Amino acid sequence: MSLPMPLAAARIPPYFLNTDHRQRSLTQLRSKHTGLEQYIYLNGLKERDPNLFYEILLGNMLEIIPILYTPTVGDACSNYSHIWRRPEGLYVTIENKGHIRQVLRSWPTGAAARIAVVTDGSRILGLGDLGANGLPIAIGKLDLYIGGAGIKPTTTVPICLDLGTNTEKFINDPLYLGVRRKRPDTAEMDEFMNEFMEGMKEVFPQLLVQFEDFSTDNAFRYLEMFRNKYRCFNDDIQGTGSVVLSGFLNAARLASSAAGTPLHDQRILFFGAGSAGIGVAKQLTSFFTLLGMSEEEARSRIYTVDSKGLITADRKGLQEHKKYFARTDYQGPPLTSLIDIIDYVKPTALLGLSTIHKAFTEDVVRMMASFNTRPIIFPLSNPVSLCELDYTDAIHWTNGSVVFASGSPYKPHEFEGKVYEPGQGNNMYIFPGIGMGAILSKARHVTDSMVEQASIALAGSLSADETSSELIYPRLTRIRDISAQIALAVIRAAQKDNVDENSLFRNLSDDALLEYIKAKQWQPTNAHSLPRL
Ligand SMILES: NC(=O)C1=CN([C@@H]2O[C@H](COP(=O)(O)OP(=O)(O)OC[C@H]3O[C@@H](n4cnc5c(N)ncnc54)[C@H](OP(=O)(O)O)[C@@H]3O)[C@@H](O)[C@H]2O)C=CC1
Ligand SMILES: CC(=O)C(=O)O
Ligand SMILES: [Mg+2]
Repeated sequence: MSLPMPLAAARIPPYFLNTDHRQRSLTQLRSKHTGLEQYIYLNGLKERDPNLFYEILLGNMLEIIPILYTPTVGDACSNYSHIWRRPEGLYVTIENKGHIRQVLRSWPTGAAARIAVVTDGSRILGLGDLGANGLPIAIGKLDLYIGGAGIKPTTTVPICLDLGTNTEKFINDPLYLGVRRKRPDTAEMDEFMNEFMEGMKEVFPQLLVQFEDFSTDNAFRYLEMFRNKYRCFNDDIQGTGSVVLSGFLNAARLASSAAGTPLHDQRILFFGAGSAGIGVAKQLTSFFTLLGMSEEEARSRIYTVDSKGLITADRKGLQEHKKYFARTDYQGPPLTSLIDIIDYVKPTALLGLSTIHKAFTEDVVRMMASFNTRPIIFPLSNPVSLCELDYTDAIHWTNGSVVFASGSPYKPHEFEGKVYEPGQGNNMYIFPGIGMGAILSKARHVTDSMVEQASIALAGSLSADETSSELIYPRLTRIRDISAQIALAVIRAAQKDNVDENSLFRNLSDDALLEYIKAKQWQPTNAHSLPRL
């Protein structure tokens, strides 16, 4: 019921418009006792007053991003069927097969859409198969596109593909919001995915698709099936590869200035050889070949470990994605303990993408520090509850010599009178800029060099202050500027690869193009919505 204006106005408190809405909302947010309550509050605020929500996000990145994104988004996903309030994304279910286009056409902003984050909920962060509860990860990533790169909110589409779940407890939960069935076999899923991607291209012709948190085999398979056919990329393979390469380059610079180990002498041990671990390993080796190493030399720098130990080529039944980095030079009984593997490899860098909480024990960390002046240790699994190593332990066990980046945020830590700042090696630094660059250049595909150039731009974006503070990633508060620089590098790479369809940019200087990108970044207005009457 809508009231005549004077009566309606009488229901708004008289001084409402003269008060500080940001301060009120932040006070309300901070009064919540758990991260999940804060998540629910912020999503309610986004519904009531999107401008205010994004103003608060932009003004308080360090406080808000860990709520909308990792680690708290992990709780939101795990509990989504229980905390659900209102529709906030698009569900395409296995039962829609045969008429997926009609479902896609129901999205309110239609052809205006520019970026979709699509998950099938089968591997949400390190939390496993959450089925239809996976939607908040797509929403959180899109909030980072909006906050981090300035993508217009109305052009974003969060999508959860509900193909069922193999997690019994959800199927038995009366509140579970998804289809109650087991996941389909490969043939049925491929049919579904082919119809879905064709439908997306038809209904949203200008859309970029970001695949997110698909289980490993499907993540690799759909990337290969679709990358040359549609405008798409896989965040866990390519975004993570790109962001970790950046951090690694800056970390290796710090470590080599202390110990003199040149880049081509690095030995990198991956603990975890799934979509993220192998994605990062491929990005590193591809970069090494740019430096002039042969493919064989580059590959020889990498060691991978899975749940069975060091991956060697003689192991029976090795999954396809593990074969490329399987070692052919190790002779001996299988190496299964991380300590034994480190003792054998003597890595300069240890990267965790395993989902195993605290896998980097005191012995492991001390051993890394025993033969590296500055050991590079990146425990990258998300959320924090699955991270391989806490920051405080890393500092104490290495007497502060560690070069550290984790997937989820840690606070700075004071040790023996010095304040140490951790890095956050998370693809959130990369995908907003890749998305902005791909959208603005109207790239037909996301090429390897677009991803690689994004990484190099991020690595080179440290300010003088960040460099002198020995950071390996820029401070999150600068993410809009950083995303614009990444977008510029992505557009130039798209031009070199001839996949850009917006030829206007070819005549612009880098400075002019950077200005153009910044001018395109959406800003919240301060015209706040009146309370709904
Ligand atoms: N920081 C960031 O930006 C990102 C972080 N991630 C995080 O990385 C983690 C892994 O993701 P993803 O690669 O997609 O997941 P996968 O499930 O594909 O891979 C996990 C890998 O860890 C291995 N593993 C499991 N248990 C052990 C163990 N006990 N010892 C050694 N290895 C083990 C698995 O071995 P096996 O193959 O034998 O099962 C597998 O190779 C997640 O927590 C995710 O949140 C992901 C993307 C980006
Ligand atoms: C960060 C991310 O994409 C993941 O943990 O899956
Ligand atoms: Mg992910």
